[in-house]
Amino acid sequence: MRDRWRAIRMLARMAFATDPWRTLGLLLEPLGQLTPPIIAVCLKVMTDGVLHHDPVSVVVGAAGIAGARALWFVGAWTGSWLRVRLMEEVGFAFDREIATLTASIPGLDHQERADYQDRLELLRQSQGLLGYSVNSLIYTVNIVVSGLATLVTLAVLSPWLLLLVLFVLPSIPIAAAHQRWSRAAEERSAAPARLARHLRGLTTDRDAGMELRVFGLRREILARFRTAWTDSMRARLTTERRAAVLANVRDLIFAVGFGGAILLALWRAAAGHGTIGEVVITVYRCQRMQAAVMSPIQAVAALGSVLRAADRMLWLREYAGSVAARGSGSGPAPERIRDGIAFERVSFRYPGTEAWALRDVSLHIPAGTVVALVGENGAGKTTLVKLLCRMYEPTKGRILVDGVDLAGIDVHQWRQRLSAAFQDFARLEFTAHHTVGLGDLSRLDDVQAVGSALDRAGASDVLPHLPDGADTRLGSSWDNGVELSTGQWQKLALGRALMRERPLLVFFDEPTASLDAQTEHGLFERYAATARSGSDRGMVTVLVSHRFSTVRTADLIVVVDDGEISEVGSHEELLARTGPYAELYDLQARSYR
Ligand SMILES: Nc1ncnc2c1ncn2[C@@H]1O[C@H](COP(=O)(O)OP(=O)(O)OP(=O)(O)O)[C@@H](O)[C@H]1O
Repeated sequence: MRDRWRAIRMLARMAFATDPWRTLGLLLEPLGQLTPPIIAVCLKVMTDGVLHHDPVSVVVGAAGIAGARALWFVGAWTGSWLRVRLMEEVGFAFDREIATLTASIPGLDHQERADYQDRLELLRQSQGLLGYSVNSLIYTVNIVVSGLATLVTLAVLSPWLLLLVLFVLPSIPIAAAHQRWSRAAEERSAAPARLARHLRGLTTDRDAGMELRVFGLRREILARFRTAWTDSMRARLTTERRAAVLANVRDLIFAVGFGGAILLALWRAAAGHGTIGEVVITVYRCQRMQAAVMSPIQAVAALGSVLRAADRMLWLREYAGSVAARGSGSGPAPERIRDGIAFERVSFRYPGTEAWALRDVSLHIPAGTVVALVGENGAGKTTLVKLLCRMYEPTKGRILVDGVDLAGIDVHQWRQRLSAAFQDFARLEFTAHHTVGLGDLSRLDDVQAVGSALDRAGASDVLPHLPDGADTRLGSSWDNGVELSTGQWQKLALGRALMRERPLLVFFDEPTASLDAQTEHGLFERYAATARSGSDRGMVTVLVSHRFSTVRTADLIVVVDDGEISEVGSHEELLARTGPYAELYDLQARSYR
């Protein structure tokens, strides 16, 4: 119950923060629902006035009825007018908040962990309900107020009818059970629903499109989509079937009370204590009694799905808040690295997994060096990069920058000192100029800076080939958009990585996989030379590559093997050691020869 009030408070706060005047205006709407008892009283005053030939009472009663109707009309009219606008505004405010929160969470848990993805899936599914929440809340208040007003009216007219409420009460536990089952069914359906969305996405995804066609996967993917969709619907359908059975039980219980009331009225009429007219009135009042109690219960139950959406929103807020509090120290990021970066017995496993991705890693990277990480697929190279970018915090051990624990440094400040190009680079479909310029927002429109970054990335040949040069819109799915080859996209991503003027740490995590070995080698040889000579601030470059011809340009080579560091040294030192590095280098050199 406390959770429900918390969710209601959150929704009301959001509506008030989004548009206080409209929200206050809407609160007047339920007042219109108080009109039935006012009209009943006024009707009585008017009827008594007619019977007792009292014109004042007739006029007061009639004026009261007209006033109450006007109140109802104004409430209903302004309510629906205000609600539509407020729904749009609140829906937009929630959309914006969800996007802001998911984008600003410093780590990657919510994008890489299945359980968090499931929660986000449910939030995504119920996103529309959040916009609708104002409508639901006001509707529920309206129905509850109107139900209470009707109950009071009926209690005044025939107090004994209140006994019938006992026959409607079983609706409450039945509605509560329905809500519990619905929540459980939604949670069970999250994973298959996400799978279904992924499979549907594959059928429209440009990158998957080629393979789907070459391997004739259309039928297979559609069959899997159907299975996932059926799985996601199964739990919900079972819940609805069980709820339908309970609804019948509920109606049966009420029918017993209702039948008893009618029989009583008939018996009284037969015994000469009442009239057939009273029997008809009893039937009518019993139905109103049922609606007066049942409708609020159903409205509150229907509000349940909105409140579950609000719960998920609260979870996202709390999660983002807790990550921000846990993940970010408040210390300033250094302006330069004097000594170097040290891994001190760092072990790491991805949240929600048992296997160690890194085990007891100790490593010193001196300031001003270019360091290369090599190792087999899955060895842990990218994980080391992710820890340095602070996408995750070490499970054990510490990373020190000039002796200062990285965890104590403000994560946003630290990220401003980084620059990176990844193998899974983002295809930012803007103008070619902005695609590169986004690497340094403060110089987004600086033509010279973009040109110089592209030069250093060996990518100055990309723009002249585009129809509108730097102003060409990228991405063929846009009007006049131009598609690039993977290598061209990758070159622009490299240019983006070289936009920041004074980074302290630059990552190249296999960003040149689409370039040939010689181009990659030439590029890094030039890059490493400028990085060393210009590195007055102790900038460290981390290069991940499977090409040993490139790796040999590094000052320090770190061989990662199954989450551990097996060798560290310069190219010459490692060759002289005739260990795993020398073996792999020789193998690759021979295959090139
Ligand atoms: N998000 C994740 N969640 C759970 N485990 C992960 C995640 N990312 C990587 N791993 C696991 O961590 C280990 C190290 O992966 P990592 O990506 O660091 O390897 P890598 O050396 O960069 O490999 P590659 O050369 O193929 O890019 C692997 O066993 C991988 O399965």
